[in-house]
Amino acid sequence: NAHIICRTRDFCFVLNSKEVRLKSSPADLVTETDQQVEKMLISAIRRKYPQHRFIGEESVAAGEAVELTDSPTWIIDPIDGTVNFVHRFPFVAVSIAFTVNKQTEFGIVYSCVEDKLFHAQRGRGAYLNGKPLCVSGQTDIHRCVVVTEIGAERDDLALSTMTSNICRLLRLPVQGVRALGTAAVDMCQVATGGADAYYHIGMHCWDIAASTIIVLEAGGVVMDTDGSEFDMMSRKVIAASSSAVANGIAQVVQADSFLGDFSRNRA
Ligand SMILES: Nc1ncnc2c1ncn2[C@@H]1O[C@H](CO)[C@@H](O)[C@H]1OP(=O)(O)O
Ligand SMILES: [Mg+2]
Ligand SMILES: [Mg+2]
Repeated sequence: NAHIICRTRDFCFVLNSKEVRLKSSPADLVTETDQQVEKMLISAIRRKYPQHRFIGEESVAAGEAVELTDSPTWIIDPIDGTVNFVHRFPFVAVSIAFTVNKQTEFGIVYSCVEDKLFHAQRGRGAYLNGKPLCVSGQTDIHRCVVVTEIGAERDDLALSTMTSNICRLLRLPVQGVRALGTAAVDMCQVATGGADAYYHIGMHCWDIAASTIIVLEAGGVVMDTDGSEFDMMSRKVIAASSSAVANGIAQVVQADSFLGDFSRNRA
């Protein structure tokens, strides 16, 4: 693990290329750096573990299938927050999770500009730059700061679902709604106690695989937006400081109108 963490830090210094292209929407961007970082990570890991499998955002964009099997698998988002990266908005992360038998063994989120390294190993706690993390423990939804993401979709259905979810939360009311532009770093805020909950509809497994184990090991709760068991391939997540808060968000947030699209685009 230490080896991988060191390599992740090294790779962050190459985040400088600015050639930008569009992917699925006018707000879904990719740079040469996304692709280079993913290639470097995969080739370095593959040298050491030639049998292991990979699910990487840019490999999938290039046509590879997204299939989580029981084999040891590295789930990689080389740059989480590419729009931030392109605009120099200072929240950008590398996210790496490792699964065996579909269970996450450890996760690493490196918030490059902040120089914050979050990591967690199953059963061994969550840490920020080596210091133990603990969720806020908040149980009252009305006293929560909730983090979410605006998403990359710009069609009417996606926009009305996203904005009405935020409105319903604000009407509860909650004390604040925030969006940093990187799902991985957003979710790590719950692990630090800086935010009480996070929800996201439309993200992929590579956005949240590492931060999920970081939240769980910090004492948090992770579930589907409909209140059912979390499935990292379902493209929906609630992470919270307590079950009470997670259930409170599940009662408010609606993903129904997206579900048809999700079954087509299932990661
Ligand atoms: N289609 C999509 N819908 C929702 N979130 C997405 C998305 N595609 C990417 N994201 C992720 O959501 C956050 C921005 O809203 C980022 O973490 C971004 O990851 P990325 O920067 O790796 O593409
Ligand atoms: Mg991402
Ligand atoms: Mg990315």
